[in-house]
Amino acid sequence: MAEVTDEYDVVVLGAGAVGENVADRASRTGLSVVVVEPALVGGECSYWACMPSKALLRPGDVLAAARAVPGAAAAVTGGIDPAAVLVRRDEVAAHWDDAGQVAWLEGAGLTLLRGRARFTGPRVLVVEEADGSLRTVTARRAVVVATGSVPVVPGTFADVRPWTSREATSTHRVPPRLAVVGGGVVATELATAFADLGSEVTVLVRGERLLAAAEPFAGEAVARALTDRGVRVLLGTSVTSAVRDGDEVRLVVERRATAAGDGQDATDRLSVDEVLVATGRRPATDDLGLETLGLRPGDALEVDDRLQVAGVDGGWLFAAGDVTGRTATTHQGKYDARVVGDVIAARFDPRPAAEGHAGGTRQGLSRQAEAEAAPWSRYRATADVGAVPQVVFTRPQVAWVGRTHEQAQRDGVEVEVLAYELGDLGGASVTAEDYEGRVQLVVDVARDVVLGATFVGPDVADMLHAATVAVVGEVPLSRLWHAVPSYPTLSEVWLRLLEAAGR
Ligand SMILES: Cc1cc2nc3c(=O)[nH]c(=O)nc-3n(C[C@H](O)[C@H](O)[C@H](O)COP(=O)(O)OP(=O)(O)OC[C@H]3O[C@@H](n4cnc5c(N)ncnc54)[C@H](O)[C@@H]3O)c2cc1C
Ligand SMILES: NC(=O)c1ccc[n+]([C@@H]2O[C@H](COP(=O)([O-])OP(=O)(O)OC[C@H]3O[C@@H](n4cnc5c(N)ncnc54)[C@H](O)[C@@H]3O)[C@@H](O)[C@H]2O)c1
Repeated sequence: MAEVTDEYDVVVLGAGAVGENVADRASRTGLSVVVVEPALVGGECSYWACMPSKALLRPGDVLAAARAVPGAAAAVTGGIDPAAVLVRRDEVAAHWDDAGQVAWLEGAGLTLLRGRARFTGPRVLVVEEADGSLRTVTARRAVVVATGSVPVVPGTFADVRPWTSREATSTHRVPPRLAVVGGGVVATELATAFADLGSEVTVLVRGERLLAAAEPFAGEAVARALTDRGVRVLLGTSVTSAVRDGDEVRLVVERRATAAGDGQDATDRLSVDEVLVATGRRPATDDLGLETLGLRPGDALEVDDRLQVAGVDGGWLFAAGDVTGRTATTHQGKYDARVVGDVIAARFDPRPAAEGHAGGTRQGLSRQAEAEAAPWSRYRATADVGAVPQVVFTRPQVAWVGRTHEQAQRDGVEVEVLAYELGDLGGASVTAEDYEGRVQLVVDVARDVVLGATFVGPDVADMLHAATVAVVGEVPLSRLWHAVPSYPTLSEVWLRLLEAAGR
């Protein structure tokens, strides 16, 4: 039985990037907010995902950039120093110490409760603290679930203690031979990183291409680049057996004829030092007591544009981040966090209307505006549909926003596809010898606006935001013509694309 009972206006489950942002925004009209977190404040992104993975990838980018410029290339006299990379990775991951983020959280006036929360009924949770003691926490107004996601590990790998992204991003050892199972974002980024660090990498892809969510040319470019760097990329595969034998894992891999490219099915036997399973993630809702709310454990928490959970009455339950299955990146989860935080701060504004707060409160938060909010207001996560950016930090980088050509066609929109080879730009010839890259826009013909954009090439990550602004702003191509990119930058591709469109 729980011995202590606490009450707060708002309870946030999970102190990942999303939970932190929800809590900060929700507290802005004076609501009391507690954040419950059993592990590190900062969540997956800070310690086992975005930050350490990018720290592993950055040295390879820097070396490649220098090697591509005569005059600088000769200064590169060595390769990557894996030990130094791992030391810097440790620093970027704050040595898995959350003191800095705890200080921020407390400085923002939020309460942190270390423990794992489960619902026991509507607005009531029991929190198990590290010492096993139980505490009942009641939310007077709202609960936000931001418990993130966990890796999916297919049964084939259950007995071989495979790496997931957690072990890969926090390792202090570079395996001489690494098999990577999967062809998505985690697989391609970490295959790139470990190839840079000196592992002999084999990528085992179930589908016919890498990065299946992106335009096909993106995955093809990444596969080509990995192959050129000595990585084996095997498409159309399935791992039928995985057995650990001491320090080694033995895999049996079946390849379909089409993918094997030789007209025959093939079976490969592969011995590696580690297997990284990168076969996707699922929402962390298994053990949240969702059944006490009439929801099914294990399912994603389905939300609307206010991030309010469907199927629960009373307008008190919200969710944001990976747990919703609606977003799978930190940036988009934080966007949703800001929306739900503002919805809660406004809807449950505790200050008396007589003091003049309800109609126009701090930072413009307003109960009435929240109730009547339209798409694209601060209270609706409108960009989650059709305007989501994603950057994959492979080499070449892949960055896209909005709809791919295939998605637009599926949606029945008449589109024109504009493409340009980045290497043909003046800016590219300055950036690197033999710069290779490509940009593609998907344009809605009837409305003359950009629905989607894909960039592939070295250093394209930061070019994406211009496209995101164009997509979100629904800027007509005729107006984009007046957004003049500087010469000689890679952004001049916008000019070339508009010329290709006949503007
Ligand atoms: C290898 C890798 C690299 C990535 N790189 C990028 C990138 O470069 N850019 C990007 O935008 N995204 C990236 N992502 C995705 C990004 O990490 C996630 O989208 C993001 O971490 C989701 O944040 P979240 O707050 O929803 O969940 P999380 O960060 O997972 O946080 C959830 C928190 O909830 C806590 N929790 C769980 N159960 C309970 C409970 N019962 N009670 C209380 N607390 C609980 C957990 O301990 C955890 O701290 C990457 C993902 C991976 C795997
Ligand atoms: N740079 C970034 O923003 C970044 C980096 C890493 C991860 N993430 C996020 O994390 C999420 C998870 O990434 P991910 O790469 O794990 O998932 P994913 O969904 O991108 O890719 C999963 C891959 O595993 C394959 N797969 C699924 N089941 C399989 C099975 N049983 N056997 C073999 N292959 C199988 C799929 O075909 C796919 O290629 C992504 O949605 C991504 O947005 C973002």
